[in-house]
Amino acid sequence: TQSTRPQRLLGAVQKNATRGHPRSVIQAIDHFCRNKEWAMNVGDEKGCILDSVVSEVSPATVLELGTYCGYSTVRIASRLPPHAKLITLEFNPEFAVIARQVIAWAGVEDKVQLVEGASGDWIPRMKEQFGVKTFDLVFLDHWKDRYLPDTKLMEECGLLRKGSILLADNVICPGTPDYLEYVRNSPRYESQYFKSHLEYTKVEDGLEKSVFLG
Ligand SMILES: O=C(NCCO)c1cc(-c2ccc(F)cc2)cc(O)c1O
Ligand SMILES: [Mg+2]
Repeated sequence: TQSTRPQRLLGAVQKNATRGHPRSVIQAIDHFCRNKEWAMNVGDEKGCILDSVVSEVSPATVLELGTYCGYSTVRIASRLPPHAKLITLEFNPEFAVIARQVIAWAGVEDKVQLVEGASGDWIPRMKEQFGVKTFDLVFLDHWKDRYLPDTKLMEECGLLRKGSILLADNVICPGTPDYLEYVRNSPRYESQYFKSHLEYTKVEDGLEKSVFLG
């Protein structure tokens, strides 16, 4: 039976990365995606921007929307301060199965809670289900047409506080025009665009960093 791309990506991690060494897991995935098969991880170029935002914010609570194979989950978790927690939501159960194994191989499972299901269903339940008050950092990397409705939902559910940071992947490619228009024109956000490229390509893409002003 045919393997899937996420399964082959996991195989590359298990073959080439050292258990418990997150950086080697990231390197193994980037090598696989550059030399074997493209995959929709945030990648090494945008990943460095993600790293700098995580280090600057030093968040105690992080929400990631869209786990995929766990590449950005590992990047973020490996840079969190002690006792910080990352909740990552993944709709696709096949991606979730792979991500759990990548997260475990990197040895960051103690900082990560992977939740399977739809963001629209889980966001309203964050407080009661996971004892979350607000998120210091949200990384949006899931279905591009969900960025805006989920952002509005997080506002309505009181999951954002003055100073919460939203960092959104793919705002150019595939693109999230309604989300961009909202965070760039709403008086409740201060937004900044970090120009980069679509993972492992020369195509333009970028991250949008938006501070919630309360
Ligand atoms: O759909 C995406 N993520 C949510 C599903 O898990 C996604 C897609 C692409 C992409 C795909 C196909 C193409 F031609 C160009 C870009 C890139 C990404 O970084 C992404 O996050
Ligand atoms: Mg992405």
